[in-house]
Amino acid sequence: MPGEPQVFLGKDKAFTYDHVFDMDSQQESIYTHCTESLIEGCLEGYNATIFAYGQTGSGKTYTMGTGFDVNIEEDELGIIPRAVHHLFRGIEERRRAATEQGRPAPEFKINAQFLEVQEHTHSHTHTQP
Ligand SMILES: Nc1ncnc2c1ncn2[C@@H]1O[C@H](COP(=O)(O)OP(=O)(O)OP(=O)(O)O)[C@@H](O)[C@H]1O
Repeated sequence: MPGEPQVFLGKDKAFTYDHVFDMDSQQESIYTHCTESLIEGCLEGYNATIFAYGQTGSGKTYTMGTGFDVNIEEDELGIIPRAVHHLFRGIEERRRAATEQGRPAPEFKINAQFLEVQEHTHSHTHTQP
């Protein structure tokens, strides 16, 4: 649905989200629209969770990125390396600004996890209704 954060399935099933991106969307745009403000919140002391959900091959790993993508082009970097850079850049900026203004540099403590949840498919058949 152009201009609306909505996806149509068939003629009459509409789903509305905070954001919807079209096929040609770039990693940077997804980071800017969905994630940047969460990381800015972290720098103010708030918690944030970013969760990718979808069927196999739908692009979760590509969109999230990993910490190990050392050989990919900068515009292909996913959310995780962008978030890590953003966090540490944000901390450095805040410490430098404080020092320049003669205030003590603030201390930050980061606690971050990056994990993959996998469904375990059972091979036996359930017989109960
Ligand atoms: N937006 C995209 N642009 C270009 N290539 C993409 C994009 N999204 C996914 N791909 C490619 O499609 C393939 C499947 O994507 P990916 O591995 O990220 O899916 P996944 O949801 O993590 O799958 P699984 O659940 O099996 O781990 C990969 O080769 C990936 O590089």
